[in-house]
Amino acid sequence: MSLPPYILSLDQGTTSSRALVFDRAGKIISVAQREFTQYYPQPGWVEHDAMEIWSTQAAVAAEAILQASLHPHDIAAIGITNQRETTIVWDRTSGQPICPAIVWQDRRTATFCDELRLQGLEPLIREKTGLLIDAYFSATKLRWILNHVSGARDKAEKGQLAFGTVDSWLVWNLTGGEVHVTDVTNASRTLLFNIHTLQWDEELLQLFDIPYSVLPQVRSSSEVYGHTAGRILSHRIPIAGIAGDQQAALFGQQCTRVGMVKSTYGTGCFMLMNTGGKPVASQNNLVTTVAWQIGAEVNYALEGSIFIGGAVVQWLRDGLGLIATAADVETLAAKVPDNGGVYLVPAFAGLGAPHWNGHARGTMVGITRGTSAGHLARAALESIAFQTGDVLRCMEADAGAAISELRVDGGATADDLLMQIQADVLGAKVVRPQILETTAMGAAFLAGLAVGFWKNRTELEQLWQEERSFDPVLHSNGDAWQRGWQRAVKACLAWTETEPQPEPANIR
Ligand SMILES: Nc1ncnc2c1ncn2[C@@H]1O[C@H](COP(=O)(O)OP(=O)(O)O)[C@@H](O)[C@H]1O
Ligand SMILES: O=P(O)(O)OC[C@H](O)CO
Repeated sequence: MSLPPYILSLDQGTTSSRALVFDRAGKIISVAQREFTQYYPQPGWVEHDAMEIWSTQAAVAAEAILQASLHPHDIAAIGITNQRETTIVWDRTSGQPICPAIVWQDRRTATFCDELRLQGLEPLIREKTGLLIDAYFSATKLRWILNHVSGARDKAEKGQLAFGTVDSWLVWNLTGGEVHVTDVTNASRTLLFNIHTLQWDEELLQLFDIPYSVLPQVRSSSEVYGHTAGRILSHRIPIAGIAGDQQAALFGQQCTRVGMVKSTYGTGCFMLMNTGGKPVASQNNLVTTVAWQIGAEVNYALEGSIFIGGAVVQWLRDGLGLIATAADVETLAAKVPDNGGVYLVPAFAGLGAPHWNGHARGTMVGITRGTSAGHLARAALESIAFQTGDVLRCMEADAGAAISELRVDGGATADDLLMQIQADVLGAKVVRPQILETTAMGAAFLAGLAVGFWKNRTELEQLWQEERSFDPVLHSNGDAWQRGWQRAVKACLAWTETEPQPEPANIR
């Protein structure tokens, strides 16, 4: 019997839930999207309502199928990709979350992370997990929940609670509470997972005080984990692919050879370089992460995580009211020939790679009476490109080779001006594919491979097509322009919420 002709990809992002239907040619047949509420209950805290994550995701899944005039039985498999690290704890019996989801951007555990660092635990944690000690990753968020939600630790010890990143939460709900799993890519973002043995690490569980009983089972990125419960999509569809959104984008961009690099410009920006079958330890404050596991083959990546990317444009729109839509930033920034000396370091949620300073906050420098809204818009776009430039330099240093080409994707790559600025900052070619939804595409590929919808990896390579590339243009005062950014970052790091800092943040 032949397989149904479509794959449904669920892309649960930081600001919206999306569902996309792909055909065998890798073409998008339909897209449905819903934004959901962001909660900022205290400075530095970011929360989501896990039930809203689920309800928006379930709604768009149904919408995407209907929009294409399909029926659930036309779907061969579901692939899931998700905002990573965001931590959800729910009651195994009622299926209800016990508190709001703590989002990856949330800094409430930054001080606890400082303490762990001061105890000298970083080398051990780094060696086992490939990560640094930072509030970004799930372990300290999960510990916070168990310690602060009334009765949580007791229930957890009795095996009554389940922990999951968003992928686990979606699978749990899609299967009607039958399956509690995650995949290696999501597990590798928790600080609890040993990326060498590919198992939860007993020593780390003890260190973070996490009972084993709350953890999901860890599986590969491409296999059948379970089926949708009939009442969810009126048909039992296999759930056959899971990957964190940045790893899914690496796969969707077909960066399948060692040394290939992509960056995704969404809420944050995340650059990943394929390092092949062995984890490579960074000497430059990047993290090592599992890129995917397909069958027995495990692939690793180096990652530079930038917490605020496209979100700086959202801030211009929602926080300052300077623009009506995100796309307007390009027109506004194009009104001025340069930044007029203005730099914006958008450390709204601390700084990620390569500084890893959870206490840093947004900083704007170089403002004069001549500064216009155009300069702010330009400084905002440049901040995305400069942060990406800093990460790329670290990656080059780790790889010991220049990176000549960067594949890009994500919402903000629709902005041609940003892409040109990016090429100029990097001095490298920026390549934009025809399908910008590479995250969703990666998850679709992983699910499709598992059920035989696509036969092999070679077939997938042919589905990636370039749309446009941006070549770097040399600026007459390019060095001073880039030095200005470094001075702005220094100013940002000099001003932190907690004094004194345990150690200079940018030389770990
Ligand atoms: N034309 C544009 N120029 C710059 N940024 C943009 C543009 N269009 C969208 N964005 C930004 O891209 C982000 C949305 O991208 P998306 O890939 O959907 O993000 P996520 O998956 O994190 O929710 C938003 O932060 C938005 O501000
Ligand atoms: O939802 P995005 O696309 O901003 O991605 C968030 C990352 O997965 C956080 O690590």
